[in-house]
Formats: sequence, C-alpha cells, structure tokens
Amino acid sequence: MTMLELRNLSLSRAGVPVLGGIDLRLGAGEFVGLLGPNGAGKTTLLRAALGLLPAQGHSSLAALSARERARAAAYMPQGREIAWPMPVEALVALGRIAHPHSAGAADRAAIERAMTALHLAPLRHRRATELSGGEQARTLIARALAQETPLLIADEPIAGLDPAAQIEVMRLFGQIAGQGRTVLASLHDLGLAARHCTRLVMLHRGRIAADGPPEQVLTAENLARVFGITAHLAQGPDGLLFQPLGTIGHDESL
Ligand SMILES: Nc1ncnc2c1ncn2[C@@H]1O[C@H](COP(=O)(O)OP(=O)(O)OP(=O)(O)O)[C@@H](O)[C@H]1O
Repeated sequence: MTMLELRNLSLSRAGVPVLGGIDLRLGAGEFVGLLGPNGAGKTTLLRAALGLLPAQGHSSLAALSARERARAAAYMPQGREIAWPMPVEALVALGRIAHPHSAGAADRAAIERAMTALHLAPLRHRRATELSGGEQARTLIARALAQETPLLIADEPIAGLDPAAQIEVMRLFGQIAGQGRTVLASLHDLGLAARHCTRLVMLHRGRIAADGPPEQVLTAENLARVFGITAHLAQGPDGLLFQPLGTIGHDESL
C-alpha cells in the first residue's frame, strides 16, 4: 500500500532550484529517515510533499483536500514555537481537530495514548509555553501522534532532546512503522538513523543521492560526497553502527 508518492517534484525559491526531480514512493510499515546536510532541501521536500509549498510535479498528499490530508498525514514542523499558553493536554488534543467527533471517547483515548507514549502525563496541566525546549518537542510529537494518521511526517523530531528521549522517540517511530503505518522523519543524527530506520533517503543539493536500506545509503563514498565526512561503519548486532570521525574538504567536482 502506498502512503506517499512523489513524482518529479521540483521547486525553486527566489529563482534558485531547491528541489529537482524528486521521485519517492513510501509503503506501509516503513520508517524512513530523510538525511542531508544543512540546506540540502529536507524541510522543503517535506513541506512540498504536504502541499504546504507550491511545487511542480506530483505529490499524492498535496492533491487531497485539507481535511482529507489531515486524516492521511500528521506533520510535526521544524519550528517549535508554541504561541498560546494552553495546557499541554489541550495542545495535544488539537491533534484530533480533523476527526469528526473530536471530543469523543475515541479522541480521549488517542490523546491519552499519545501523552503516555511521550511521558507527558506529569506535565498535562502545565502551560505549554512554560516547558523546556525538549518538553515542548515531546508535546508537539504527541500532538502529531494523537492524530493517529497512516503517515507521520516529522521535521527533525529528535533535535534538542536528551539522549534517552531521542532513543525513545526513535523506538516509538519504529513501533509505529511495525504496526503497518509509515514514518518519514528528517534527521541529523546519522547513528540513530542507521540504527532505527528501515530505509534512508539521502538528499544532496535538492536531489536524491541515495535511497535504500541503511547499509546501502551510509557508505564511505556517500558520506564523503554528500556530507564531506569520514566515518567508522560496522555491522552491529542490531544493525549498522556509525561513528563520525572527521571532515574532508568539499570537492565541487565530486
Ligand atoms: N523562503 C526561502 N527563500 C529562498 N530560499 C529558501 C527559502 N527557504 C529555504 N530556502 C533555501 O532552500 C534550500 C533548502 O532549505 P531547507 O530548509 O529545505 O534545507 P534543510 O535540508 O531542511 O536544511 P537544515 O538541515 O538546515 O534544516 C536552502 O538553500 C535554503 O537557503
């Protein structure tokens, strides 16, 4: 079952090509890590896929009405600003807004499941604006989870989380994929991506440079060409192990 299909998606900003000819098909049960250096186009790709940025080409999500899209995909944006001083519980409940009976028993259960998964129960009555950065991030992940959509799109969801919370969120996304749903998350932590994602998509200057299982994408050659780094790569008991070692000069001809 296809959860997201992008065909020849291209986009320019201020006259400069930012995405070029993106073809991507995500199936059920995949936890896809979207990788790439700063400015590679990760946020642009996620927003164009959601129809939040006009682009050329086709996105199966952008073609839906706003309501259909909110039932098909949840989105955790990169920006973490929380504008209203509402209680954590009320903010998580906003994830249910596209559901027809957004204050019913099923909605309450979904909100509780999401809050439990992100360990937010002790914070439920706190004002979201008064939380730490990591607590706010967990609240926004919970809001997206509460939407209980087949597809979850998250832009750098683990940035700013402590190591335990990072591992827990990656495990949670893996479990969601294990239930037959799909997660697409942009990530800068290549080690956690290698360990937890079922598939990696590496962007380089707005194009897909590599797409496949972690060991096929995180190769010494791709890491040098796209990220300008050397790394130690090894097969561990639970998947690929990655440790960055150093930087190498970017060769524009590569
Ligand atoms: N509003 C805009 N106007 C012009 N250029 C933009 C605009 N937004 C983004 N860009 C450019 O598009 C390119 C891709 O940006 P994008 O935010 O998608 O990268 P990213 O891979 O998410 O980076 P990061 O890892 O730093 O978050 C960058 O070169 C950026 O400067």
